[in-house]
Amino acid sequence: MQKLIFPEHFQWGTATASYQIEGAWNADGRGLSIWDVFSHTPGKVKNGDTGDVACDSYHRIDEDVALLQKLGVKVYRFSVAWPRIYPEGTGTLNKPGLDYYHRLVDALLAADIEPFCTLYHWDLPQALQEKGGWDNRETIDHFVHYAETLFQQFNGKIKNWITINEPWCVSILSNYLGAHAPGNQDLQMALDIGHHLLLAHGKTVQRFRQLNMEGQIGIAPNVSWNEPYSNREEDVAAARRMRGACNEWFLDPLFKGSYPDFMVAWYQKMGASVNIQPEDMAIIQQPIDFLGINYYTGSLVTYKQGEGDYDGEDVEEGRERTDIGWNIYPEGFYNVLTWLTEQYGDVPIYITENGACYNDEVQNGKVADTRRIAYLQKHLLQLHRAIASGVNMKGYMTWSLMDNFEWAEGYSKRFGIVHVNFETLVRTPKQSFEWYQQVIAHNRLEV
Ligand SMILES: N#[N+]C[C@@H]1[C@@H](O)[C@H](O)[C@@H](O)[C@@H]2O[C@H]12
Repeated sequence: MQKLIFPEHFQWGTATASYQIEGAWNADGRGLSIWDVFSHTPGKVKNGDTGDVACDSYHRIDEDVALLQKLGVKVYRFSVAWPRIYPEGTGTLNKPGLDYYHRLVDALLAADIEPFCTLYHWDLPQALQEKGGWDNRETIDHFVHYAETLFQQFNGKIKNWITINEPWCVSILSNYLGAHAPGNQDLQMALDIGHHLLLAHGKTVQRFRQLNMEGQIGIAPNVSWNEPYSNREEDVAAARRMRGACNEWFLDPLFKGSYPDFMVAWYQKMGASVNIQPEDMAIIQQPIDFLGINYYTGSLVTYKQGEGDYDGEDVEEGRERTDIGWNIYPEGFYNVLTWLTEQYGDVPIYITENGACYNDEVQNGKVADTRRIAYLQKHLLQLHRAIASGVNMKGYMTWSLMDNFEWAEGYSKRFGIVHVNFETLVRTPKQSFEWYQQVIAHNRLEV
């Protein structure tokens, strides 16, 4: 048995998001979000599930923080629901909503757990959506105003801020593929939304600096690792497009101040281009303190004309898949992290999400989710490899603390290391919780 030791002060954590766990969808002045509207629309979410109750974490701060304390995490990533703070997106501040987050943050700090706060994890106020949402550039300034409110309210208490979670999901998945709220299917709109998200990020970082805030700020894109099935030029190009749509499309503007030419050309072939105003790219390229990375899966890609949006097809290699159907591709974790460092330099990185969907149920009071342990072990091994090869890795937050509302999949897909019975809301730590507890306690991985 080999013991792989992680760096001293490596920050172990776990992550959730407001709409996925809080419930209390219409409590204490909370306004409607686009996910309330989307999940209440028949046919949009599996089994007609909604986030109306979710894990009821809004009413269970002490119970959930006790779980985090038992787990022994150093950091806990959560998100703030914008419609709890500004029910209309702007205008009147909703104090009860703000008070909820003060209670949560105070409980975390009392438990010696660092809050890691995501400002936007997809629950846009519906009132803003009705004015165009992220497709309307005015939403950028409403976002900065919302962020500034939280900066002023929590300065010194929250010292780790993430502006936007997964801009690819908010733009392409939600406004071109239409699978997530608000469900548009318009590529030009999706590219403009992606650009506005990056602008909102950049302007928020500028405000954070102007307010001389304590702490650090970053962004959390999802990344994918897609390699060519062969060294045929068309396979190499197809894999590059599949990676580029997720990775370079957002990372190049953030770190290089421009969109990747090969993807700009590809989208132009698809009839779309980004509407950039003169100052935009300089705003987007604001220096950040860290990069959050969400990694789940990867694939080998072969060229197939007309397949998907990038003339690329995932090759079936017979790899094991999780219960949401994703390839288990741990070496992609190492590859994407070393690629990031080669491409964008020595930026401090937190893994803000990594985990697996397995739908194991409670049997005799236990959940033997050994496949999740195997997934986490394989990925932490690759993470350790990346650290050993010089990647500036600061911490790791597994997705997720508990089973929760998995967007369009509703409650049918479980990512938690704590099982949630969605009838009774009883939380049951899984075998993976106990395994991760030992990794954290000893700051090491046994392989
Ligand atoms: N699907 N899936 C799991 C997980 C989702 O639950 C998170 O909210 C997203 O940030 C990201 O997509 C990853």
